[in-house]
Amino acid sequence: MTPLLEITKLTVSYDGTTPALHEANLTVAAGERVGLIGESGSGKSTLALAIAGLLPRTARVSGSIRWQQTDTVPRKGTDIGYVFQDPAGSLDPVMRIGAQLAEILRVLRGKQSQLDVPELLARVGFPDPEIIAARYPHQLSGGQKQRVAIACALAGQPRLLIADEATSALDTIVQAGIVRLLSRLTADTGSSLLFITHDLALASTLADRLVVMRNGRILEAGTPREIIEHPRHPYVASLVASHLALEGPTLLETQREPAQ
Ligand SMILES: Nc1ncnc2c1ncn2[C@@H]1O[C@H](COP(=O)(O)OP(=O)(O)OP(=O)(O)O)[C@@H](O)[C@H]1O
Repeated sequence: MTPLLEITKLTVSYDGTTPALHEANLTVAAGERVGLIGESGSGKSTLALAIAGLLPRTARVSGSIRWQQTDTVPRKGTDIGYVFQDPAGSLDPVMRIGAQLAEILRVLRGKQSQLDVPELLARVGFPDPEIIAARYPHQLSGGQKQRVAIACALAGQPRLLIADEATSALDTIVQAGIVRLLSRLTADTGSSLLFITHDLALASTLADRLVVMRNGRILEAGTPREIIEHPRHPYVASLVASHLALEGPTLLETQREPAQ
């Protein structure tokens, strides 16, 4: 498989001393869906922000990030689309949805986007794009806002979509709908997905490969089946055991189904 993103010994420190990310190695293949899991503070967002070039300027970074087998830095928008946990934070409260998307497309147009606003909204599952385009963010539900945030991230037709706890604030049914959407979109466009969550069961439903982090380090990586059935690291084994206790057969079922 062709590597899209190759991260080698990536270390990030916010305060110049303690690393929030310690010598992380990770490769994401073209079209691959990677689930990045770990407890709060384990360094998941730090890794994702480093990939997207969104770390604060004061952060100290060492190691390398290769994009499409070159030393070029991936560009946010056209190479990488980023969906945050709180969609309201990425939407302008006083601008209609259609106008916001049109503005993003206008900025990106010089750089290849062939999509238009209704098409983008239809792509993220809105049957009546014109109605949604005319609304303000506060007139949408949490799940609808997150779909719009995904549409914003897709506007530049990125090769990698990063969803950082993008479903954590949503209820289970809406969450499942967003996961199905991300799964379908990445399959349709052939783009890769980095899906960040602390929910092992959720990540197992859509990822080709799971990467488990703790205390700023990548502990283990493997297919959902490998991680769930044969965890090597004791922490990963305890994570699986606690999810199995909660989820029972669901977790075992989810990793038997190929990602839709
Ligand atoms: N801007 C920042 N300045 C200083 N420290 C930070 C900053 N962002 C994160 N950290 C610290 O870096 C460590 C890793 O945080 P990070 O947000 O990457 O974890 P996470 O796994 O994404 O957690 P969560 O699931 O809660 O979002 C934590 O100790 C956190 O306090």
